[in-house]
Amino acid sequence: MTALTAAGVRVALGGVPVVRDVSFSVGDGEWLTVIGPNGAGKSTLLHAVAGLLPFTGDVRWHGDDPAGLHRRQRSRRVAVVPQHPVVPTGMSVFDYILLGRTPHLPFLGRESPADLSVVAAVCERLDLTGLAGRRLDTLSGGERQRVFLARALAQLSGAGRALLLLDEPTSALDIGHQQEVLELVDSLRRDGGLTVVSTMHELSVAGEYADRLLLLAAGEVVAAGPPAEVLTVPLLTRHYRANVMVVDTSAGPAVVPVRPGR
Ligand SMILES: Nc1ncnc2c1ncn2[C@@H]1O[C@H](COP(=O)(O)OP(=O)(O)OP(=O)(O)O)[C@@H](O)[C@H]1O
Repeated sequence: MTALTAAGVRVALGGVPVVRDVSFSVGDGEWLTVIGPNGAGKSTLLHAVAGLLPFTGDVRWHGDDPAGLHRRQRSRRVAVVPQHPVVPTGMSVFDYILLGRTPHLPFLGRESPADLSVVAAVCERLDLTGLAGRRLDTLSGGERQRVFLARALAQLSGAGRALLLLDEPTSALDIGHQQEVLELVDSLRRDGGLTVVSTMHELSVAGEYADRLLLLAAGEVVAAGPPAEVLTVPLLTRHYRANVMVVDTSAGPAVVPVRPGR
């Protein structure tokens, strides 16, 4: 089954077209990563398909029009980790992650022991147990980024088929935590009914984890397909204006920046 379909999606911000007629689909359990240079429209596209921005065109989540779903239903089916979430001052890490359980609580009800267990388990998996009592606004950038993902995973835990939309989820993480987070997301989508759409600037890593890449430039899809078809010198040179070489490795194509003239 198709988990996400976008057909002819257009978004204008401040009267300027930012996403232009973008169409793609993502299969159940698939991982699609949107790449492209700064300002290409990646975050805007992600927010539009999440139903967080007005757009024209058609978006379906497992065949349903999100506009026809109640807010709680939407939050049980799609979680978004934005690039720069608003950080509430004074809130503990545990309480912030617990907010992810809100769509699962009965009307005017409190969190159950099961909700608290979900949060504890997510903290454990993301190496956050030792930070659970800390105030969120005292964490480092990378620690916070893991907390934002943890909240999204708590939100989708037990939700069945769900979409996880990640905007630059590992931009602040060291290489060890980057691997830990991406492996966790990968394992959840392999055995947890999760479908993943992310944006990413680290092209080799993007290609290693995604089944398919969508290359966006100036709001339009200019290439789409398996990493080996998109991470090519001609496409990257043209759309990033970068001097690169692409090396075939056992982990897939590795994109290496090369100083011009060398
Ligand atoms: N409110 C706004 N009004 C006008 N233009 C906007 C507004 N918000 C974003 N833009 C523009 O829309 C374009 C796409 O922005 P977006 O954040 O989607 O790009 P991106 O591909 O995610 O970039 P990056 O890789 O730098 O994060 C940019 O040129 C940006 O300046």
